[in-house]
Amino acid sequence: MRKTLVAANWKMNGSREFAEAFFKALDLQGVSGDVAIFPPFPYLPLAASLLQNAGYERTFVGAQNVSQQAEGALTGEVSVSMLKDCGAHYVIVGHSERRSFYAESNTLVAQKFLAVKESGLVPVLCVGETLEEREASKTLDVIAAQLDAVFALAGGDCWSGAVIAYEPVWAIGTGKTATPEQAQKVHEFIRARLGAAGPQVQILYGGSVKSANAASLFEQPDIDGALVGGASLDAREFAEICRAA
Ligand SMILES: O=C[C@H](O)COP(=O)(O)O
Repeated sequence: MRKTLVAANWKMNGSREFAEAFFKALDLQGVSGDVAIFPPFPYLPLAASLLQNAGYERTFVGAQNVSQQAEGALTGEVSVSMLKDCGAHYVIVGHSERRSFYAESNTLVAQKFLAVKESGLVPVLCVGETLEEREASKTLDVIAAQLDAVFALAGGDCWSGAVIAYEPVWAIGTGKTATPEQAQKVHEFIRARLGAAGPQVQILYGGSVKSANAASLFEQPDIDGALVGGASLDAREFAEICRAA
């Protein structure tokens, strides 16, 4: 049986003061699955240390992005080894905000995925369609292309030990969640596409998840947790979502 994972993606929000208050308020009693917090880069070491001090088992920090390169003259970039140094366990690659605002292509996302995998950290690969693509009945084609680009580069056993997050772009930060049935249909498709590793891979749903809708999403057989944006900035609300998993 797969463990659940609920992940907090703070995006470009927070401060030192926010992080300290968040971890002080975060009560994970009664949570049985894995939990991960993805703060902005500068707060990773602080988050790692505050989480360690809290003493919960199976709690991790992760980064929201990474360079596909190992080192060099790449102003503003951050490598996987730096993330490891800072205590990261997971790294998000291919979030739709990176794909759309920073023009990250399927190929670049695949290179980042491979860099994370080779470093021993765990990639959280985000996939998902825009509203236009959904309305044109292209959802599954878009997701297949996003997955296939990674497989084409990383090949072989690339999915084992990785996490996938299905995030319909039209549901991110909009308050419009995919229905549990809509999400399940895509998760089932993704799992089948992962081949032999599929049954073991955690597939998260992301897009306006909150405590009020988390349980109905988590009841679906192929939804193994959530990648939470806005609602993860409230420690109590986030802990409620974790408890629902
Ligand atoms: O990474 C998280 C997703 O983009 C979802 O964000 P949201 O919960 O604010 O819709």
